[in-house]
Amino acid sequence: MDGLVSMRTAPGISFQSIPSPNKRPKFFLRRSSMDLQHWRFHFPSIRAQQSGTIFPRKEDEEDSLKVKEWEVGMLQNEVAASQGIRIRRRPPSGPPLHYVGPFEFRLQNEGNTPRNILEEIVWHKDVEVSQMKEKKPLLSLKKVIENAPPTRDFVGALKAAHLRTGLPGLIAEVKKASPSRGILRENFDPVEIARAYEKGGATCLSVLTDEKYFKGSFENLEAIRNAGVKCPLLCKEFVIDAWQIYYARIKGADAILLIAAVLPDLDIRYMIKICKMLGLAALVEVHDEREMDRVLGIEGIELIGINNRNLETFEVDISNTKKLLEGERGQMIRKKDMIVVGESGLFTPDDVAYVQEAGVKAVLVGESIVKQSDPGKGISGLFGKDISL
Ligand SMILES: O=P(O)(O)OC[C@@H](O)[C@@H](O)c1c[nH]c2ccccc12
Repeated sequence: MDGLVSMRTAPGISFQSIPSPNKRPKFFLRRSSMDLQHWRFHFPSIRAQQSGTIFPRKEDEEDSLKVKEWEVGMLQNEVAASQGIRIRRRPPSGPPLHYVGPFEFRLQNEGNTPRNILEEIVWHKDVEVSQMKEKKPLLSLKKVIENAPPTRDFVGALKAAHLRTGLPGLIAEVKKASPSRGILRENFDPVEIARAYEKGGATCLSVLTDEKYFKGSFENLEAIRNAGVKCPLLCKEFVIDAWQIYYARIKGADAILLIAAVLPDLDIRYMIKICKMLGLAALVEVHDEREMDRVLGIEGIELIGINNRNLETFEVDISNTKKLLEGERGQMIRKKDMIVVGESGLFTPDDVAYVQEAGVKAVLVGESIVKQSDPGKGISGLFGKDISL
């Protein structure tokens, strides 16, 4: 029980030994708020290593890396909170159970319950991305990108469509399901839907790649790209790590989504630079005034999405687009010549006219068109006329 010795020295933590059938005690960690240092207690081998009792083994090094990752995550949470971001990057009181490994520890994980769906998605994404990164390290992605075909001009296409038609350019979303609406389309063939959208007059397409919550995939994105669809493609993902941007580029994306409710300013700045380097456009999504003001303070953003759906509560209100474009914010956006995309909850020609009146030059639409038996005809329904001409 090498753990016991160190445990006694643990500040602020008490352990309860509970007899288990196999006579080995199980330890329950009792502490409501953890600080960074306490993570070391999940990795007994590190403690031994730090106290010089054993030589490092491979597992010790892996443990050490995991502890570091958690430390970074905790700091990220603090920085994010100072910018009004409520979404925590990682569970505050411990890593997901699979990180605890073979040790005889179990956390009392009350603090590990996500506060809302967006937070749940982000926590899940964090684990998913770290697993994907292990399989495909950044270096290998960079090599593939060197030989990748060039990207298409996502922002340029939206500007041109708006100029040509006088209507908002349409980003049509290939979306099978969502946590708020469930399955939107049973008979879901992503390439067929993408082709129908293109034929129906969509300027760009948005392809959901999140599997667990939206039933999307990177295979869908890749298949649409390889099927000869010409519209520029937005990879609709919950980006929390720059690695995902490289991956999206490889899978055929021309643009990616950055969600201000999830990402602190520094991450947005850094990721925008990476996008520029890779030839990708970044659609930076905001939902309230505070996020809009943060984003307006960041240089180099060309495309702002105003989501009418609150990703924490699922509430949809298209007047959100209008509210965020009023007054000085709208003036600044016009001065900087940014394109604003009205996102979510758009069903009728009146809805489209309303957000256009508010100042958007593009709209992002999923549900109302993907649900139609012919999604291309869904587009004419949405605009009140055929926009494919
Ligand atoms: O299906 P709708 O209500 O037309 O919405 C499309 C799009 O705006 C929505 O899917 C969306 C906007 N931002 C997001 C961020 C993550 C996941 C999904 C989204």
